[in-house]
Amino acid sequence: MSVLLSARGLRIAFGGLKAADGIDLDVMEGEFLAIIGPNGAGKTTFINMATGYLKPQAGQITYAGRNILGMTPRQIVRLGVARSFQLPQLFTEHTVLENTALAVAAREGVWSPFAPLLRPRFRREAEEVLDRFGLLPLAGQRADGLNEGARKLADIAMAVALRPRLLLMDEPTSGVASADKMGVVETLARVLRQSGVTAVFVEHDMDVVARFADRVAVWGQGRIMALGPPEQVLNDPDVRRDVIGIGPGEASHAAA
Ligand SMILES: Nc1ncnc2c1ncn2[C@@H]1O[C@H](COP(=O)(O)OP(=O)(O)OP(=O)(O)O)[C@@H](O)[C@H]1O
Repeated sequence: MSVLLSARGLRIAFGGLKAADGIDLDVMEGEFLAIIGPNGAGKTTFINMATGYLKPQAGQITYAGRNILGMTPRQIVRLGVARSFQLPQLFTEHTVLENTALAVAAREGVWSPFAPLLRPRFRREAEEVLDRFGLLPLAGQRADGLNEGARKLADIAMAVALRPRLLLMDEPTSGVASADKMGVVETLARVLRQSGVTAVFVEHDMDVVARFADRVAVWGQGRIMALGPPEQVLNDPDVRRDVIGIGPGEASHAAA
């Protein structure tokens, strides 16, 4: 496996708060890498730096061997890096199909809010993407009428419509009813694996992490405290005590 995204010595502070204090991390092509850690540890900040929304005060980020520091979010998307947000960024008054068609059109360099809906080819491709996510029955629904699980999937479907090679997802299951969580993640994992997309996801649900991550990176105070396969990291006594909030020997949701 080759390195797809590589961060070296990333630093950023907000006032006295060090959100990244020397982050070194390689994301390998084809893997699903989970980022876990306490609130405010700097997980979203890492995604923001890797996608051009924030510029680190020091360090390097390369994608497919190319320096992407200083590039705009749109330039980075064009290289094949997409993201989804903790709060889905859908156009709430548009239908699911219209939202997805807008993403297809944006990939083709068409940014008008109306043109995508007039072009059958954008519409057809949007339907095909929604079908892969099992969202075709909801294609005609307005985005603000969706439940949280469907809203998250629709948001990720928009990101996939950009045909990324790397997708960074900020808490893909937050706000999703616990009964729906595994279904949502199973769907998105299936689509991403079928499309050969490498994925990085910030996640607080350890059952989801244990089931879907190939590797887990543990963030703590702007640094990576642990990195490895879930069965190793989620059973590490320090990680269990400091991040998962349970001591060794207690009943847990960590990987067996
Ligand atoms: N643009 C910004 N300006 C000022 N402070 C910021 C900014 N972005 C992040 N922070 C602060 O940096 C710290 C790390 O934030 P970040 O959102 O990366 O944490 P996180 O690990 O994703 O947390 P959570 O799990 O709660 O989402 C927080 O204290 C946050 O308030």
